[in-house]
Amino acid sequence: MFIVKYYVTAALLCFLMAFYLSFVLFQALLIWLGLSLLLVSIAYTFEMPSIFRKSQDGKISAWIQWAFIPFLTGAKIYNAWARRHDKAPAIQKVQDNLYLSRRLFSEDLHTLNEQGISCIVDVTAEFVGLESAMTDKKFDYLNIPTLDHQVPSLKQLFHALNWIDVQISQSNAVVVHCALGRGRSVFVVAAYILSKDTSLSVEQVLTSLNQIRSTANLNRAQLKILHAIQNNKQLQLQSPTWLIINPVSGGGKWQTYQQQLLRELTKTMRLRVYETTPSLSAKDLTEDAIKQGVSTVIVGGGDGTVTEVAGALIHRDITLGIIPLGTANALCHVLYGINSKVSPIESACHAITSDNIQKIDTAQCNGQPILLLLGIGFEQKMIAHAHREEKNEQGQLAYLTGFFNAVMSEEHQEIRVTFDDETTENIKAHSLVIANIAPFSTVLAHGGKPPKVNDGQLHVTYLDNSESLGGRLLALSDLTLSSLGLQDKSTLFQYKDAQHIVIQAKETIDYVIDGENFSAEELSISIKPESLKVFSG
Ligand SMILES: Nc1ncnc2c1ncn2[C@@H]1O[C@H](COP(=O)(O)OP(=O)(O)OP(=O)(O)O)[C@@H](O)[C@H]1O
Repeated sequence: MFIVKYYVTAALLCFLMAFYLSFVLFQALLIWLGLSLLLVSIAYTFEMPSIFRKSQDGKISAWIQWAFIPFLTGAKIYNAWARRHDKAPAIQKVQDNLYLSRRLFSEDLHTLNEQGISCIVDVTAEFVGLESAMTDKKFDYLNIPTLDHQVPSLKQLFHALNWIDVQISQSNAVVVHCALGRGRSVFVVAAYILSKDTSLSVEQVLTSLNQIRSTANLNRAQLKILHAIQNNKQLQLQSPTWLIINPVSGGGKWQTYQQQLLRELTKTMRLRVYETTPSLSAKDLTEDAIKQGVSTVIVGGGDGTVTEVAGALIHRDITLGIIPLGTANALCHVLYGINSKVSPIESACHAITSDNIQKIDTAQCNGQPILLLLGIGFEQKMIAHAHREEKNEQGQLAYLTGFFNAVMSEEHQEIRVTFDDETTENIKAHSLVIANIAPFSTVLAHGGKPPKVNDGQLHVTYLDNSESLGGRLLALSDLTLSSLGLQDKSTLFQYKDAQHIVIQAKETIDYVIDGENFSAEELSISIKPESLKVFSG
């Protein structure tokens, strides 16, 4: 590329002058300048905008800024001069909710607020992002690091297009900027317009952009690439993936993670966001998604929301991605591994964007889907105790308090359980858990074989007739050893596996499925082997 020649020549000149000069301070300055220009030439030669190591929120670390000071100072002086003589205003509207701009500064905040712009796509690699986008998080921000005079890679471009698309679909106004708002940002905006209307030609789009922003002008290389991707029909956006969100799950985690999630998922997906309301359930939204013919649905919520969505997708050729936004999200611990405990959102996004798909078992109770487990006794009382307000205030502690209250109580449920239509037992159940899938931390489900995601079995762990508190505590500690894999099976809790189970009782049975409470006179539970397609880690 022509520009590399200039940088290499200038770098060599600096080294040469440093060699012939005798004053050490000048020598050091020239070597610094030469090295800086050499690094920039390497970045251009190997198309490595990542050399600036700009973070996702637009920061560039101090040591990188130091290494590039000579180059950046030159670039800043030129840009300041160009801005001063610019014929075009800084920020310009090109379509509803879509703006083009030169690099943004704090003095532009007023215009951004006035225009209602809340989303920024920064197509520079070499400059830090707008200060208030990094610190106050006032803006949704996406960086597509691209070197000056160049274009983003196809992968980066689609990330930008998907991100702009989902923001505009939510009526958010987006500004795309580079250093001067002439090349890189124009390339991205033109690609976006072309992706939304495939009947347009590159010339038509560029002419209309140029009528609005007279300085918008792609260089020959940028123009050639835009033509090539348009001619190869590479600008078509995928059909959207539905992102179904319960905004109150986990005490409102969606508000905290929304920006990060949209930034990560749009790397590979075009998204449409749908939020549940008290009158519009996750199940209703999933049924709408099915009618639209989607191939992937992502759900963000707690286990209750996940089960609602999954239930509608059983035996369908639609892949489910799960974002753990709830209080517990036990299924994610199984699907995404132990990392999901440490960094739940990152693990989920990684699993979904790496496209690793697996079929897992589900179960059903009286027509109600079960992903994880059905519980009577301890499990049910624990969940019944942890109301929305308690969970919002105490998080997982709300479950622990509920659990200990249940263990202290002497209450039990007298039930008659039939396993696979063969054996029937009368049980005074303090705790009975029928698990399809359960991580090791769900101790009450681990009386015997560890449940696996596609073993085709229901795993039943129960505590029968244990009237003393000491006996119940002893049984629980014995069960904990089995859940940790320190013994094959619990000796005090009992365990069976089966594919079909019927539970009857003289009184109404209170039970819980995946964190939601129900009651019925009789329960009929069956396994549905490999009935759900999910992204896994
Ligand atoms: N917009 C909403 N406003 C109020 N409640 C809602 C809304 N959307 C869904 N719900 C209710 O949220 C419950 C499901 O919550 P979910 O299990 O996802 O989250 P959680 O309880 O925070 O998580 P966890 O199950 O991990 O404890 C359902 O009872 C559903 O009716």
